[in-house]
Amino acid sequence: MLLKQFASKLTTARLIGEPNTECQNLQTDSRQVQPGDLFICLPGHTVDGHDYAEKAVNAGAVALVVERQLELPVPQLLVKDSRFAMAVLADSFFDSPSHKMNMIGVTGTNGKTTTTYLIEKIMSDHGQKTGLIGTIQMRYDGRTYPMSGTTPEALDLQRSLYDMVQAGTNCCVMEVSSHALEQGRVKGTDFRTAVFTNLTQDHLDYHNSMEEYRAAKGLFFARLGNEYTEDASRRKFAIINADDPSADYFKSVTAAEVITYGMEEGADVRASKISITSQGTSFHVDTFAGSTDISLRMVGKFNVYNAMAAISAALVEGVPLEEIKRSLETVPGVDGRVEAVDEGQSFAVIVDYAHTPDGLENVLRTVKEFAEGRVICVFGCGGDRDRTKRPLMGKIAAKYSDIVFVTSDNPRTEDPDLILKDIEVGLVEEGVSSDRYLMIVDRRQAIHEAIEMASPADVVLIAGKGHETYQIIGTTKTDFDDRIIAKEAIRGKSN
Ligand SMILES: CC(=O)N[C@H]1[C@@H](OP(=O)(O)OP(=O)(O)OC[C@H]2O[C@@H](n3ccc(=O)[nH]c3=O)[C@H](O)[C@@H]2O)O[C@H](CO)[C@@H](O)[C@@H]1O[C@H](C)C(=O)N[C@@H](C)C(=O)N[C@H](CCC(=O)O)C(=O)O
Ligand SMILES: Nc1ncnc2c1ncn2[C@@H]1O[C@H](COP(=O)(O)OP(=O)(O)OP(=O)(O)O)[C@@H](O)[C@H]1O
Ligand SMILES: N[C@H](CCC[C@H](N)C(=O)O)C(=O)O
Ligand SMILES: [Mg+2]
Repeated sequence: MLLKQFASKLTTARLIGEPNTECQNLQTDSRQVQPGDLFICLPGHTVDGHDYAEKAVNAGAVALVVERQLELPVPQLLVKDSRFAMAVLADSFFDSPSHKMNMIGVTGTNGKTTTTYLIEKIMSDHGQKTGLIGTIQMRYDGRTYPMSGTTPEALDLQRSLYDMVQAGTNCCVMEVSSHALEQGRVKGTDFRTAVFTNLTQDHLDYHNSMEEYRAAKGLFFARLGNEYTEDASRRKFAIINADDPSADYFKSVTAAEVITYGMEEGADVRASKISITSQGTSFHVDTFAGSTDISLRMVGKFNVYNAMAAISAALVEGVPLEEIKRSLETVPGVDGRVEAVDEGQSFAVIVDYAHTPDGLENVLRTVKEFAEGRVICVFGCGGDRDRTKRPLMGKIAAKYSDIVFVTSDNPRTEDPDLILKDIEVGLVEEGVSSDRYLMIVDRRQAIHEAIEMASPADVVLIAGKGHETYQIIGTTKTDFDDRIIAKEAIRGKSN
């Protein structure tokens, strides 16, 4: 595409230099530049892409998108907001791929990954060619790709959506994080359905307050459905958890048709008669398209919410309720979410991704419901993330567990000992005696000691890292998988 064609997409952009410069591709990272690329300079939170423009030019970039003119010998497109420009240019360059698929996005503090997996399963069983983007992986057309975060930057996202379209994908289900919404990573993506799971505390390091955090998530719904059409295939839906205190806020900001789900009276999709065992969860569901009983192989009341979100999203796609039931009933679970580690031992070991106060409370309550012996909880909190959630998680662990092992999660660049101390404040506030908790910085050692301590019928819950196969200490990422370490510990257990 020619630089002037890119310029024509941005009304106020100023083109400096040769308008007929041919740009082969778009790039935002100087380390990835190929000859012929248009390099977009993004001002980041830690570093500024403008500082890497020279490197990009040296690597072969033929033109730049900049927020301030740079003294470099290549044509430049001067814009007011290069993140916005990136979203517009990426959408255009990749030929608006989101318009060619049915896009279903899921936002919320907890349950996004689980809900996207459930929707993907239902839609693919229904005969759609599906794509999935989220925390664990991206996958489509029988291939999987690793992810470095939950929601890709606009450029990577549009490129992936384009590839999905090329592969014949017609339904894409993706997680949309609050960071992504705040940074405009999904700008230009035409969602048909936006799903809200719940809003509880997390990421206050980034969003400053719960109001800001809620407003970031609200952007997803506020941008949806402002255009009404006779064409039923272009209708927009906001699927909202009616039992969440923020439900009214999200309803109020969207122009899309609202579908509610929940356990309280009045929801469009409503679950009742919930029964939870260590093997699964069953419930009755009444919907605007019929009623049925569903038995999930996944445990926890929170998974009834995830299932209802998925049911709602599938019903608006016209999938019959009985088909939805059949799909949901075959889902064995999601990688690293309440995943049992079974080496034939006499006690249970569960690995889970709970890394927020609400997530931890939910999973611990669930575990407590079916634990016949003690609950032994091993957990930590990530470094360079919301510090205020640490004592809250300490309190929750103390409240619902018999023994707590406070350990490292991904300490990143923080001092691991200090993270543990932040958590300990909550344990002490909860009045837990010092013989009921241990502080062990080394996560491997903590897992080993917890399993060594377990007696028949106890449950060892290892929370926070779920599917992760690494640990980040400082800036070094090393192999680390709670499930593998738990297996090692079970096999090496002395009693
Ligand atoms: C706070 C935050 O969201 N930061 C994101 C942001 O970083 P940043 O703005 O500081 O960008 P940067 O990496 O410093 O660089 C700025 C620009 O310079 C460029 N650069 C940089 C270095 C270089 O040598 N050459 C170069 O060209 C970069 O490519 C980029 O274009 O933009 C980067 C590029 O997209 C992201 O990788 C980075 O995510 C960081 C790693 C991160 O940890 N993000 C987390 C908090 C996050 O977004 N999490 C959510 C999930 C949350 C949830 O599940 O609820 C997610 O969606 O993943
Ligand atoms: N609906 C829910 N409500 C509360 N907690 C939940 C819910 N669903 C899952 N959880 C808990 O939160 C953990 C993370 O679930 P999941 O990965 O589905 O959420 P997520 O929103 O994708 O998280 P992330 O923000 O890291 O991408 C689970 O391991 C479980 O403990
Ligand atoms: N999406 C979350 C994941 C947290 C997972 C936990 N293991 C950690 O590293 O803090 C985040 O980036 O805050
Ligand atoms: Mg996720």
